[in-house]
Amino acid sequence: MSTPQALGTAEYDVIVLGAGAVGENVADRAVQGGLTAVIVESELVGGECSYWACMPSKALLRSAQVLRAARRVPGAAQAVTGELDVAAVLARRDAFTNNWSDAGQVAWLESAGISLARGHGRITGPKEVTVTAPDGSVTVLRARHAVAVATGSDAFIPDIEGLRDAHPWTSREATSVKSVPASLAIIGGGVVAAEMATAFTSFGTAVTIVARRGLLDGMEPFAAEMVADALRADGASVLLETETTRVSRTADGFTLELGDGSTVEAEQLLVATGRTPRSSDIGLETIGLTPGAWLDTDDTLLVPGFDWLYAVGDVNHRALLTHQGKYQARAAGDVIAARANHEEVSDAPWGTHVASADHRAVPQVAFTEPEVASVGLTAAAARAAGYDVRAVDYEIGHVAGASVLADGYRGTARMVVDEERQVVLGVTFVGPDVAELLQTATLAVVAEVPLDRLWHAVPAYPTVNEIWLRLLETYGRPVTQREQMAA
Ligand SMILES: Cc1cc2nc3c(=O)[nH]c(=O)nc-3n(C[C@H](O)[C@H](O)[C@H](O)COP(=O)(O)OP(=O)(O)OC[C@H]3O[C@@H](n4cnc5c(N)ncnc54)[C@H](O)[C@@H]3O)c2cc1C
Ligand SMILES: NC(=O)c1ccc[n+]([C@@H]2O[C@H](COP(=O)([O-])OP(=O)(O)OC[C@H]3O[C@@H](n4cnc5c(N)ncnc54)[C@H](O)[C@@H]3O)[C@@H](O)[C@H]2O)c1
Repeated sequence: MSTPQALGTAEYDVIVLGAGAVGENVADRAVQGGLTAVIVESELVGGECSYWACMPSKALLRSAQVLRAARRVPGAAQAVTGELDVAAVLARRDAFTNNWSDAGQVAWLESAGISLARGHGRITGPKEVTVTAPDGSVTVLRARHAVAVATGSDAFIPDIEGLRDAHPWTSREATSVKSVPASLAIIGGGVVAAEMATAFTSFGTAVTIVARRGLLDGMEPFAAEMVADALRADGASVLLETETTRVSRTADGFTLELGDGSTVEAEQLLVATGRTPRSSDIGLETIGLTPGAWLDTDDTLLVPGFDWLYAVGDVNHRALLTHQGKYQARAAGDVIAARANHEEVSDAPWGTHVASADHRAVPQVAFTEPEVASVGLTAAAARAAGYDVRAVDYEIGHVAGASVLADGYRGTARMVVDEERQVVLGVTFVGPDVAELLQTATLAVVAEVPLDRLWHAVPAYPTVNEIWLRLLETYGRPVTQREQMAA
């Protein structure tokens, strides 16, 4: 280790460790609440989502989605006779990541009045973070009020023989790919695996998914079936309930040995088996916490046992999604300011300073073919949670708006209802272009709009939103409270 070159000190109201989308929002809200804030970043300001996750992966997926949409509509289909221009897709992805430059985000930090300390930060005591800059200089930062850990997560590499030594791709290499491989094996069956399989299949790569359980576990089962069917129809091989027992590197790429004794050969290998917290080297041991662990929090994102330590975003493992992390960040930044300013804290469920939606109302879109857009509880999760559940399904292709959108539209929607209160607990849409339907479902779940009132939210004709009308009609018109009282 190099000798520290200089030792500076600085004091701020709030120190945010990690300048991903989440850390940026914690700092921004704290500054808007009248506090001073410094953010510590060892890589690129903007974090995983901007450079190696959400944005580049969606850029890799979008062009093929547009092409598929055009091919489903006669008139347009005849106009698109060429193949996907993969080089142009990669160039568009590069533009989305600003060629992995964070200059724009640094300018935003400045405009928002947030100080930036470049370097690796470690907690070195209560309300203290020591930053080692790339040039070896050391600065000790002290916080008057709070330290917020927003260090995110890394790809988890499972303990499969030979895997680590084979140096497989993680999501970082897959999303920043410069030239596409002829064949790609993917270990894992989650959202990263499904999205990257969709993208690389569209590039002409021969993809093999090896998932030790199902595809998209945790979502409604029909979503996994439709995505697996579409991948197979596009030429991918989808092996479910299949263990990978050993991985080795060959002259041409990789060999995967599977639980049934068969093998898979591929030029490249992507491991997409979940995430591990970036908390092993941030000084947690100096304050009595366990390095490498996810950081538990209460609903104000405060770590139990501390009145100054917050954990926000992926690192707290509440919901590993950018939008949920930013939602937590707004609550955390605001509550840090409220506590510092001795203002009232609103920490009852659904209050200003809590991230209540993390528990039962998380929206997510898997940008696969077909897309999977879901919010709240699946039927199985709702039953497991003890609700009296009725699940209502409807084919989206039977809705007039969907038939206009694409010939032969195939999609399914499920609404999960709490029969006791007659409110929506969860919704899943699977089909082309369903992502933009999701916010209506999120509103219904979060606001707990009674079904008899939802009947009055009339979807415009002919849009795919008419799926709501069909789901409600299939459920049957509930008796309104007023009618119940009159009876
Ligand atoms: C391939 C892929 C696609 C995804 N797509 C989506 C999507 O479409 N939609 C969605 O909502 N979510 C998506 N996600 C999840 C999303 O990327 C994460 O939930 C999100 O990036 C978490 O943000 P964060 O700020 O908590 O962490 P990060 O974005 O990881 O930011 C943490 C920052 O902290 C810095 N840091 C860590 N330790 C230190 C330290 N000791 N000192 C200084 N700096 C430090 C890191 O360098 C990093 O910049 C995707 C994830 C993957 C892997
Ligand atoms: N569009 C989106 O919103 C989006 C896109 C990509 C990623 N993400 C988020 O990023 C996070 C990471 O995604 P992910 O797909 O890596 O994780 P995931 O948790 O969604 O899926 C992990 C997969 O790895 C498998 N797995 C776990 N341990 C394994 C082992 N030891 N051996 C073999 N297989 C194993 C699991 O069975 C599962 O199929 C998720 O939380 C996800 O929500 C979101």
